[in-house]
Amino acid sequence: MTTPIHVMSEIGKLKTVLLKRPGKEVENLTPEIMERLLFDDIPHLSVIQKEHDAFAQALIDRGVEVLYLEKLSAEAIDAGNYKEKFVERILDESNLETKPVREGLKKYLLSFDTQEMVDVIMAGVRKKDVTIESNHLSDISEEEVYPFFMDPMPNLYFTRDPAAAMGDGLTINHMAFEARNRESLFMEVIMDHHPRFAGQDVSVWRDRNHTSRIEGGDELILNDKVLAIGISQRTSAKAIEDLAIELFDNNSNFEKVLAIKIPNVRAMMHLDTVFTMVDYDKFTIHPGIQKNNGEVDTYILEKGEKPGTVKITHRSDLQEILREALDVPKLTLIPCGGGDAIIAAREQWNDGSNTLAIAPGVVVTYDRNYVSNDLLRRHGIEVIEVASSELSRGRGGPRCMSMPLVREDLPAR
Ligand SMILES: NC(=O)NCCC[C@H](N)C(=O)O
Repeated sequence: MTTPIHVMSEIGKLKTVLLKRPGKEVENLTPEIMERLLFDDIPHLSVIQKEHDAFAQALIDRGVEVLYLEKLSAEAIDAGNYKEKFVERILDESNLETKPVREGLKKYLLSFDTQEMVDVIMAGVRKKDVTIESNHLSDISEEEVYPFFMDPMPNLYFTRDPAAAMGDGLTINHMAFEARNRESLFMEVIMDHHPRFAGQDVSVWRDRNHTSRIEGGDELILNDKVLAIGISQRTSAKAIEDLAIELFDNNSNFEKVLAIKIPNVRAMMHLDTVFTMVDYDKFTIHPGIQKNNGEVDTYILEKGEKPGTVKITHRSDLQEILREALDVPKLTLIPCGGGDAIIAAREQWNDGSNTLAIAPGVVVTYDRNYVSNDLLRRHGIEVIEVASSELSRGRGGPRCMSMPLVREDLPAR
């Protein structure tokens, strides 16, 4: 039996992946809260579910085992007899103002069976649904001001970000924005209590109990020795250095971290929104991260002389850095939208650079990015397109919507 988590590359044949089917949480968005909850529009629920089911089916058709976050969470909570404790923990992180509200919510959540409870927590809890036993005006009068006691978590279908598989372990992430921070609690409970993972020697390289931020969209496994991690709106330089030290000092297989600096803007929130690996020697790239001569600031982190330290080298010739790291004769960067200023900006906004490799040279992409998709094909890549009218409204693509748990190792070349 292979280990429950095993990811030594971005492109090895995908065996098992974790998804989250969009649920009621995306319908609990309103114009007032959507920006804070990191959405630009309100998806049409039945259509986004249909598109997501087709995405899952495309993976299943290629022999991938698809697991669902919501189902594993409920199974883990039951297996660990952790229901009440889980409720306590999620309430601790939900900014509740008073004890009566907390007590009312606890009673409400525990009245559901475990799967329903998980779905309700993910969808968000409306004030009108909970009975609060209190005589304080502030507890019972807020309905008009703000409708939720617990915010919806519409970004959960981007399973890539709250945790990231890395070798035979993972990082469980402290997220950049409060809107997403509770998401990684589900991964923690799965790792601690789900029989598929608990007690199976899964290394948690970095847990969520940190103040510095890191998100899986920035964490790329180039091969079994080298990681690329974005210094971005979502991932701080400090978190990358701390993680590198954990990996180097704890006998992981990784020897080098390329910290790649990308602009701190929403359109390019994670490294994988501008850069993904599609084959042994090919990447997509959004030209917006390159300086005029194609340069990108990159810091190479390696084990330092003393434990707890790293050696850092600064370079900016990204193409050559990658070629050397992957030990290939030639490395190709395929520009999103063919590099045309308008097409690149439009297709990158709709995640044209965000491909999910399911084998070397085989990727899943959004159908709407037809210019980038054609270009990938012209570079010999097999492109499996999925419908994306509603999925793309959350500003994430196929890589963002999937957390690989097991990939086959690449054959020695
Ligand atoms: N890896 C990714 O780029 N994930 C997409 C996350 C989109 C989500 N609306 C967010 O802003 O966090």
